[in-house]
Amino acid sequence: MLSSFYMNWQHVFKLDPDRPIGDEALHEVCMSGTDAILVGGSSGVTFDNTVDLLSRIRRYEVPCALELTDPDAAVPGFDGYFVPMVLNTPDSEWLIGRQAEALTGFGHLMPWDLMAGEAYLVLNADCTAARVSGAQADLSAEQAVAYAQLADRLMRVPVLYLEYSGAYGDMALVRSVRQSLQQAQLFYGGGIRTPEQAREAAQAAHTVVVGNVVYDDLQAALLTVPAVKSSAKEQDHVF
Ligand SMILES: CC(C)=CCC/C(C)=C/CC/C(C)=C/CC/C(C)=C/CC/C(C)=C/CC/C(C)=C/CC/C(C)=C/COP(=O)(O)OP(=O)(O)O
Ligand SMILES: O=P(O)(O)OC[C@@H](O)CO
Ligand SMILES: [Mg+2]
Repeated sequence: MLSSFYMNWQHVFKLDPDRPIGDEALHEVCMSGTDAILVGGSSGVTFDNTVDLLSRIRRYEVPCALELTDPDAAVPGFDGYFVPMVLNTPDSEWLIGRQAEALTGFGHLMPWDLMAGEAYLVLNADCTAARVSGAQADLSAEQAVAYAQLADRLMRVPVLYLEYSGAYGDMALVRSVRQSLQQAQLFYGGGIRTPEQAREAAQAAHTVVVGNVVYDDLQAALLTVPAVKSSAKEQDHVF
């Protein structure tokens, strides 16, 4: 039985092992009321910087998951693991090739009950994930919905991730994608810097991921937590 450790996450902070964060800032992030810390980055992630960040986060009770982007940085001891797969790339290396290569001969080591696949639609052409994977980011809402339906209904992915890293996304597109899903959990990430954006994203997706603003403006980052949580409460009243 595969676990769904991420199922109740409404708000998540994504921390990059390749970016320095001081003890005080990390304390505030971990005590913020966020549902989880997601450790991951598109470049410069190593075994050592991942172990270092995990051990510092482990001073706190907040759940902590790792987004695997390099097999050499597969550190044991996280509460859960995500394996990203980019749907909208013409290069199957980033859809499934590198993941299969990483597993070849090592699949018996995988903590399968703690793993979840993350189907990415990378929608900001300027972000690192788009550059790395060669994603075709200029999708219309109709095209995004088509990818989402295939991933949700035919591939039955547990998580669909709309990735706008560094830029605030098209919330009408995000809402359309959410409405098209039958079983996948929708993660939204990208460019959230204000409580208003966080609230709007929480109304559009199931899980809101906040990353870069932690490093640029910690106080603004912290305000996204109550914004997402209050928006989720309002929706509970509606449904
Ligand atoms: C403990 C354990 C798990 C042991 C098992 C050992 C074992 C068998 C390990 C292998 C695990 C495995 C299957 C690894 C696969 C790794 C891999 C090659 C995955 C492919 C990742 C991928 C598709 C990368 C493309 C880019 C992408 C979608 C990245 C996602 C993360 C992301 C977007 C981070 C944000 O990036 P950031 O750096 O912040 O970028 P900005 O500049 O935009 O801010
Ligand atoms: O860093 P930002 O732009 O907040 O995006 C969050 C996350 O989706 C990055 O993978
Ligand atoms: Mg980043």
